Amino acid sequence: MASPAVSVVCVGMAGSGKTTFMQRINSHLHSKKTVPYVMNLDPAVHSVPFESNIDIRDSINYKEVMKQYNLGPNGGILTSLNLFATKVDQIIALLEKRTAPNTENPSAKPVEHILVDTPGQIEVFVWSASGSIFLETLASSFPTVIAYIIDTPRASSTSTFMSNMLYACSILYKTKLPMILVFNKTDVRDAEFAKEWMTDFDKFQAALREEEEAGAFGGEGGAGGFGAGSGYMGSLLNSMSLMLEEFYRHLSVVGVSSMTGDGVDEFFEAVETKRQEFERDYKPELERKRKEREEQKSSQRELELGKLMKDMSVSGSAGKDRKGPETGPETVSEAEDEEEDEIIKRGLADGEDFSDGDYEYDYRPSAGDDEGLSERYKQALSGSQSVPSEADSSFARYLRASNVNQ
Ligand SMILES: Nc1nc2c(ncn2[C@@H]2O[C@H](COP(=O)(O)OP(=O)(O)OP(=O)(O)O)[C@@H](O)[C@H]2O)c(=O)[nH]1
Repeated sequence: MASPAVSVVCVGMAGSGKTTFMQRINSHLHSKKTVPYVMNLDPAVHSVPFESNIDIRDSINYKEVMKQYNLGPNGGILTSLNLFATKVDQIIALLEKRTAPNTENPSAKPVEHILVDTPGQIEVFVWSASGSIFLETLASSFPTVIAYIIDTPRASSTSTFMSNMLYACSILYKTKLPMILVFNKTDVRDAEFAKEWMTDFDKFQAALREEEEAGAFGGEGGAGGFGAGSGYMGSLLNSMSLMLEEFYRHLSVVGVSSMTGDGVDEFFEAVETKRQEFERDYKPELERKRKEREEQKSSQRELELGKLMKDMSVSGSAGKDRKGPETGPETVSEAEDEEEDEIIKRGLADGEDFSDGDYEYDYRPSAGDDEGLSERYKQALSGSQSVPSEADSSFARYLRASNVNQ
């Protein structure tokens, strides 16, 4: 069986070169005759220099959203993404169709890569509910890899480098998906220094010392404002560097120039490595979590059923207590039961018609019927929850079911 398509989600700070990188990998795949499926999730982008199969801007007018909801630029992007998230189910269905082998034309190559461009305001995508829904749903259908694009020339001082690494670490932590660090713009600055800093702690320390001695610590070219002798920052950076060692081990790192195309082959090798890693390590974890959630739901259901049966005094002893006129309430539910009896009595006194006393006895079976009733409730509860497991992760299915977007 052909391996499933892999989705590559490009995230990066504004100006890091995400869109240019997307354009480069898109044309690279076209030149290899493996045409990708391309999505643009940035509602605020002016123009996209490549053809997108799905573009958020086709269905959501970002400027209109800002106006209608009286929002600023970031709120507008967030709300646009939220509105778009309601369509994620249809998108996944479309992707599944496009990546499946074409039965009518078996010689046609199915799509092997799904490329996703995201807004430059990383937090709006990575830390929003809609971003999580999108990534989780995508990852439940396809191996999914995050490509974190870094502006290499702007990450060449120890402190900007470290800030970037911490940001990448937080994205990894939040998305829980395999990640490739793409050091972009290598035509301007080679990424070797970054690879060294990530693998050799002494080299990072030496660079730190050098910056401190030159009074350049804290910014590119010494413009950062922390002079030499800011010992606190130096030791903080040292400790963070040690702490990040474990994080570095889980990453693939490539240097790329989106301008010249240098390093793009290495990038796709890294994608393949991460795809395998996803299948091996991440997928079982995703499935374990989904199962855990289902089990939690089912035990919660049992608990609710127990409470329900108790409240209705179906169990033998509770039933007896309920009938005992002399016994005072010992629990809240018993007190509620008594209150309920009072209401029924009052209702009767007011002349309401509970014909033939059916009202009381319809839901209160004899001890022998307890099991049957319990079973019926169980069925009713499980019937209401019988959503297919894969739908569990799909918030969109829920949204569609509740017609939020209709
Ligand atoms: N020299 C060089 N410049 C690059 C490279 N990649 C991107 N750029 C330039 O960097 C600037 C930003 O690139 P974009 O692709 O628009 O960056 P972005 O991350 O999509 O930016 P937002 O849309 O604001 O999020 C542009 O001027 C690009 O021409 C590269 O590999 N080398």
